[in-house]
Amino acid sequence: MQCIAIQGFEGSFHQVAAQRFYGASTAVLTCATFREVVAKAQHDERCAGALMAIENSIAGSILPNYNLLKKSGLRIIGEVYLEISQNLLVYPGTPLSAIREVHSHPMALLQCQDFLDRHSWKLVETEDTALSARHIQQNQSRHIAGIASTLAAQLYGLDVAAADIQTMKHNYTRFLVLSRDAGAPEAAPANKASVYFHVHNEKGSLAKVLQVIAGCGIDLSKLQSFPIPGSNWQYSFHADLEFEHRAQLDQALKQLDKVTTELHLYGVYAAGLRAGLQLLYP
Ligand SMILES: O=C(O)C(=O)C[C@]1(C(=O)O)C=C[C@@H](O)C=C1
Repeated sequence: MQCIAIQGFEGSFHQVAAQRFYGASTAVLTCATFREVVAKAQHDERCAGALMAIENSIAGSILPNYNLLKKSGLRIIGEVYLEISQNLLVYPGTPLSAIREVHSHPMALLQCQDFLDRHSWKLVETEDTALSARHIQQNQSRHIAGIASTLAAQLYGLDVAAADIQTMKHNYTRFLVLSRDAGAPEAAPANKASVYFHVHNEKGSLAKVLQVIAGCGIDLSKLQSFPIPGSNWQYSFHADLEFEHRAQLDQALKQLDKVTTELHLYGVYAAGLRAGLQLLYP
């Protein structure tokens, strides 16, 4: 049976995102690290694809994942914006005063920084939110709390000691859907593309790229720069482009080829629904 590689275990946010994209009965192949997710998606015949978190509206970009994507040769075939509610979970009956340590995925800890700053708990980074919850249940730990979803609380029989503890009420993580299948048809209707490019470090070189994008009527929804290792502070860029008609993208790619020194198209796909994010900027 084909499955989808995800970072995290039963009850993780990656599992919820995979089910949102592929359907509730989707089988997942759980991986401890993002590196493993990419390796499974590349080489494991059982995997039809993979989900990988790429950015969060509070904690920001997951920069190492851009690098993994670049090296992987995988295609982006879709994306999911998932609303994330973080909760402080404890072994049943444990009072807050008993907590000494809080365990969770580093991105989850970052999302709850303001709440955690009000306490003097030791913060411990783990592979995954759900795994932290499972650990507390298995060890019946009363001095350790976890940060995870209410789904994880139910799955592992834990109490929610504090609900919705992320720094801002509206908290979204964006997941990329990845595939190794170079021949897979593009999503229809596709209205988003992701590219990677280099420009020479000289006056106006990035401005030319931006002019092409704007000139084709494309919305640049994300631009991320990265130092190129060993290049004496040259930078490469990742851009997400949103358009109405495929012809706009084709025209832009043709022109971008002339104003960049390297250009790679990661994929053309349907933009994920992110209605909730607009509430942040009414
Ligand atoms: O730990 C999990 O549950 C995950 O799925 C990982 C992850 C992440 O990588 O950002 C997913 C969504 C949340 O932003 C917190 C953690």
